Amino acid sequence: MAGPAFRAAAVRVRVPASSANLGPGFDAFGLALGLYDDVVVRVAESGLDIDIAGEGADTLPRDESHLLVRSMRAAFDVLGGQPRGLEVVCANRIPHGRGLGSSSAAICAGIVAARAVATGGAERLDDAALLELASEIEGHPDNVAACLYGGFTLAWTDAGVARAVRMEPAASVVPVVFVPARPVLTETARGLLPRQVPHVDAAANAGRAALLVEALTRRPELLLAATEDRLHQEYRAPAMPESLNLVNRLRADGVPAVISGAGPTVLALTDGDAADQVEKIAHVAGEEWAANRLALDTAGASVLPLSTTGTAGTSGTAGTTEPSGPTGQTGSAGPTGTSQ
Ligand SMILES: Nc1ncnc2c1ncn2[C@@H]1O[C@H](COP(=O)(O)OP(=O)(O)O)[C@@H](O)[C@H]1O
Ligand SMILES: N[C@@H](CCOP(=O)(O)O)C(=O)O
Repeated sequence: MAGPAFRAAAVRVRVPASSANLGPGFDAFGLALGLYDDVVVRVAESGLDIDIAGEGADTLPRDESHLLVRSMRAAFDVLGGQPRGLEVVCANRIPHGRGLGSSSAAICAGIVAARAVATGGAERLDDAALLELASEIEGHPDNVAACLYGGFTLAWTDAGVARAVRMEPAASVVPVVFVPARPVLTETARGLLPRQVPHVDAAANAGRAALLVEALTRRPELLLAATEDRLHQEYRAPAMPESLNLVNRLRADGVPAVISGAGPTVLALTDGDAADQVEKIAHVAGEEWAANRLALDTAGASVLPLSTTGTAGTSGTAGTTEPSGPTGQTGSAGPTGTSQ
């Protein structure tokens, strides 16, 4: 097959933050959150030009080693050819190394943007292939599934190939995040996990993970029981003792709280009257923690009209904007269903 032609027009892609694991669903569950990175990509005559605002503006590389660019390159290889040049403008709001899926967001943004600038991109790189490629680059499928699909996702791998189903989280659930100032890289937090776990712990997690599907989609009153974990959170405590302490204090007070992804952010899932709940949670957390209420994202990665605005913030929730839905120039960019 001949390589793709490329559109001259720029494309804008918006990708949500995500919280993985949700307690018992290690490397499986993901929840898309209403906090977004935006990227505008244009195929150019030559070279690579990267502009970054917000998170990582002072630290991220501006060359081929940039994660989003590497992900675009991988997608272009699958699509059948590389463009001569690229201009990339990033507005980053998802904090890095906090357990809110920033690396997955960068990977998904790159792959979705590459598909959108290539003519016939959706046929050459379908939704299942998109998930597969994103998961391969990230190394685990939970965040990328939530980032691509939005909502509440359950991901798994079949003979090394990532698959996922998307579910609709109950609309009454409101995520509240506590984002520590200092990052813990996912690689570091994964390095703390044991190679083997007691059978009794694995069995306990299996039951709670199954319960979480019912709790998060239909019966949020079960969320406290359904978010109990024995497979990763305590093992990671040495890298994030204050976060574990907050999780334990919130849970002791009846609040379903977990370590978000590989941490150190703490995620609490409230139900019902959100304003009251957030106040209660913030009170239990104490003054040293800032409680940030987020929306649930249901759209997932989207190609948006170029006119979509939103300035990049510099902290966890600054600059948060609601997506206007998958109504971009090439239609919905991200997958909207299941990949099985
Ligand atoms: N928007 C981005 N653009 C480029 N690289 C990014 C971006 N977001 C994250 N990264 C890379 O991913 C790293 C963080 O990934 P990781 O440790 O998995 O934490 P997180 O929980 O935020 O995904 C950053 O240090 C950076 O190297
Ligand atoms: N299942 C992974 C999730 C990592 O999420 P991140 O947002 O911290 O990158 C893990 O627990 O390692």
